[in-house]
Amino acid sequence: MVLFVTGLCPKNCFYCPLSNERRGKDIIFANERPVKSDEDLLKEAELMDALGTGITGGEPLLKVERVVYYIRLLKASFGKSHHIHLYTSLAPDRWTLEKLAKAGLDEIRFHPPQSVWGELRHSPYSAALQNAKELGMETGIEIPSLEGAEKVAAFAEEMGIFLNLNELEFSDNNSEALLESGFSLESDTSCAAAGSCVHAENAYRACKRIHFCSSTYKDAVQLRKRFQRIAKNTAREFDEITEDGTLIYGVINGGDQTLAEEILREVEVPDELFEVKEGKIEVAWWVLEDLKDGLKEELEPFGTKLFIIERHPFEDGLLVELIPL
Ligand SMILES: C[S@@+](CC[C@H](N)C(=O)[O-])C[C@H]1O[C@@H](n2cnc3c(N)ncnc32)[C@H](O)[C@@H]1O
Ligand code: SF4
Repeated sequence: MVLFVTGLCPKNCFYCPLSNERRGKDIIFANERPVKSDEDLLKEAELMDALGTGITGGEPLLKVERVVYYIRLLKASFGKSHHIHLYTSLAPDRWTLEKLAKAGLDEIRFHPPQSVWGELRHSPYSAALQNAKELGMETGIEIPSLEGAEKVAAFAEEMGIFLNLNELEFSDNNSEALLESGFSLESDTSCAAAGSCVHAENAYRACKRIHFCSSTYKDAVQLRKRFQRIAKNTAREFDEITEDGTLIYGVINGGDQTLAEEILREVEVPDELFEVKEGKIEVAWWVLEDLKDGLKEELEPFGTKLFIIERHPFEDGLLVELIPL
């Protein structure tokens, strides 16, 4: 699960991907679900069978007490084996790190600004990394793959910590800044910035514990896994779950809905294969395919439309495809 603990952040990275809806706002989300109470958070974790949580932001450590509270809550609810990692762009003091470690934080990933990559040894990040290690947390650096990454790799090797490099990505909010900084898109079908992976290749030579997260991996694998877990727990009897974790079902939309329901009952479609909603009936796509000719004949004069849709596995999740019948 991704736990976004605040949109506040004192840094101003040119590549910051935060949306306007989140940036600068002190709001909390568990995945895409707004968190107003502990139940919201726990419900989301249960829904996706979360094995662990990544605490992110904004800058989570602007809200240290909140972070500590959530670490304790997650560990108390899901057990010690629920792995928790935290991102920070700050270099917290030992006292703060002690509080986090004591609460049960398993792993911390530091994100120093690009301006200090060449001199990490003499920066406050050096002491923070050392302290985090001594306190028994898995400790590493996570940064976008940009010029200077190879220097960070050499430093990580020296410190005996891991380094995660993320392929630089365009998002709605940073594209202007990335273009101004001379980056361009790798291709029409990817969000990756051209040339970012070259820096990772250079860094690979300098550090043994290095991991490169490509834009494709993040989109295709991480998101897909999350969707699959959510889909498994939320799909209705008649939703088909795809390999991508999206849901497919049929819709009888608008027109005379009373007549539509009557027809389904007349031809004895089992109750568990359809759901009557406001202004539409959602139904197993294979049932709709079977019945489409008869349904169209009876219902189209009243303005009813039949289609099959594929959508992300949430209430009103993003529409992936709509096939009119
Ligand atoms: C999105 S941030 C969230 C936590 C916190 N705001 C931070 O920046 O550390 C997590 C990681 O994403 C990476 N990141 C930020 N912007 C990126 C971008 N445009 N493309 C690829 N990775 C990015 C950074 O490496 C950072 O460590
Ligand atoms: S530290 Fe993270 S949230 Fe803050 S500006 Fe940089 S990328 Fe954005």
